[in-house]
Amino acid sequence: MIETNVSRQHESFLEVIYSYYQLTKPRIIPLLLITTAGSMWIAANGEVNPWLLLVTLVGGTLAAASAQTINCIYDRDIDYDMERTRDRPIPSGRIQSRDALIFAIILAAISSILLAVFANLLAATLAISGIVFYVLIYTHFLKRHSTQNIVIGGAAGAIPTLVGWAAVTGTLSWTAWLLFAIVFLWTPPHFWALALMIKDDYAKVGVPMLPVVAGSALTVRQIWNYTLITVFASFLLIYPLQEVGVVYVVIATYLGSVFIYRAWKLLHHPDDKTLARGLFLYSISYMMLLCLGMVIDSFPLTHRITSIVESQLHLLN
Ligand code: HEM
Ligand SMILES: CC(C)=CCC/C(C)=C/CC/C(C)=C/COP(=O)(O)OP(=O)(O)O
Repeated sequence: MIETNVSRQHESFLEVIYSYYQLTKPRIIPLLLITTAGSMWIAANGEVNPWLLLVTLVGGTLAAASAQTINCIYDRDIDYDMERTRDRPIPSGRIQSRDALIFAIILAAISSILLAVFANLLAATLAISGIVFYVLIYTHFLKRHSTQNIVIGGAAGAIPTLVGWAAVTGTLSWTAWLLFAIVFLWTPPHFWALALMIKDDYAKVGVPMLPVVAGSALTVRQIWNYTLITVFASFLLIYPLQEVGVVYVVIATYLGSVFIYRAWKLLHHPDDKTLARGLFLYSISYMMLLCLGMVIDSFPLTHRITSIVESQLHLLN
């Protein structure tokens, strides 16, 4: 009997922990960290201090988790009405909003202290401004009121690139802003492709996502435009900024071509949900592999190998 009670208590403790974990929308965080890491590697010319990397990624995780938790509190009414989000911890009644808010404040506080003490004040300030932007500008002002909600709000999701750059250099440069721009411009194709599939859910709760208000045809045209600009922006790292080498050129060209091809197919079949789903999933692979490309490209070993290959080719000529 005592044993059963203990194991039940243990089970419910784990359930509570899992609910808090779910509040942070954890599946999105790894990609945010990958963009942070890509930025850090370019900023450090391939030689990132492992301790700084760890601190920045942990600080970034806590900041994003805090932002997502506050978003879950704010959106609890519409989350309850949408099938996709009904089981989240607050609408399903597993966590009280007050407890979630305390959790979010603790996460934000630990994140700022970590970043301010072990990285620098700029990185900490940027992380906090990411939380404020996501909660205030996206969640409060835009999400329920503008078809451009995720275009402007997308800036929050691009801030981790700035956090990474600032953590390494203590400043922001043109390259940092370009990395920010790549994630910023990538967000509309990423999200609108998904929104094409779940627009009925958003329509039901009156969230004016572009496909709900403007229809599929206009949305896919916008997806097409933003995809082209994103791929173009990814090439600016090669020229004029000259921050990356041949490995990045190959990876960015391949990934960009597939991204454009998928967006082009969707452009011609605006109501094809399979194509929309394919583009949404691909957008995630695109960003992940592009940032991985930045990391690999900036390794000193990669530089050595490419310069050996270049000198061999030179000899052959
Ligand atoms: C305003 C900007 C953005 C909006 C509105 C948005 C929205 C969404 C939504 C609604 C989902 C589906 C999640 C679910 O079913 O619970 C999703 C998935 C995802 N998003 Fe975004 N997103 C945005 C920006 C970003 C950014 C900046 C990143 C990372 C760089 C990102 C990474 C992901 C990933 C990795 C998934 C897949 C998660 C899974 O495995 O289900 N998103 N996004
Ligand atoms: C540096 C820092 C802290 C940056 C914050 C970055 C951040 C939390 C980005 C999240 C972007 C995102 C997944 C939005 C989901 O939109 P939604 O809330 O409308 O999705 P939903 O419909 O699933 O609720």
